[in-house]
Amino acid sequence: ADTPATGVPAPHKAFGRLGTLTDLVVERLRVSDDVAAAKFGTGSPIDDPTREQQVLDQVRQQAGALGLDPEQAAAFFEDQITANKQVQRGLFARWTAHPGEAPTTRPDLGEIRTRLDRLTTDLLGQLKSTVDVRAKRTACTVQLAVATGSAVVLGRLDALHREALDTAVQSVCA
Ligand SMILES: O=C(O)C(=O)C[C@]1(C(=O)O)C=C[C@@H](O)C=C1
Repeated sequence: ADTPATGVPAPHKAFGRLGTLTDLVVERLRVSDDVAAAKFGTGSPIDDPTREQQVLDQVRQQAGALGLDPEQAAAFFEDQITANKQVQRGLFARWTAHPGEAPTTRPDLGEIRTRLDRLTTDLLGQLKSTVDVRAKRTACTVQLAVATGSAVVLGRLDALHREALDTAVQSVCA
């Protein structure tokens, strides 16, 4: 039940009851690097409000079908989008300052969005299966600290991705 439906095995296994959810959040942050690579130097803006609306529409629909509160699920995904843009902005700044670090191949944004859509489904499944632990404020806070702390170390997250992870998990226990 913990296996993401993406077919891509999670390379790192964050600890505790929120470990799988956190692994998926980190996976979505890593996909942000690919989004940035798809857009950098093309003139495509980081912000795409139309696409954001599509993501949130999918979230509300699937959340309702799972018996999750659609607005809470949407709030969680608004944080995922904010975190994604935080990574994109950081990478744009890095690549502008150090062109030698900029990606040399440009991934296809359409394919990346298909991956993001699959991650949406996987993340909603994890929101569903962690409802009980997330409802207990103290337990949730402890589990989230364990999960994010281990994810940072196991995934060797840099400062940019650590900060984005903080943004992305801020409503997990709310
Ligand atoms: O799909 C994109 O173009 C992205 O940049 C990804 C994403 C997201 O996190 O889903 C983030 C920012 C955009 O405003 C729209 C969506």
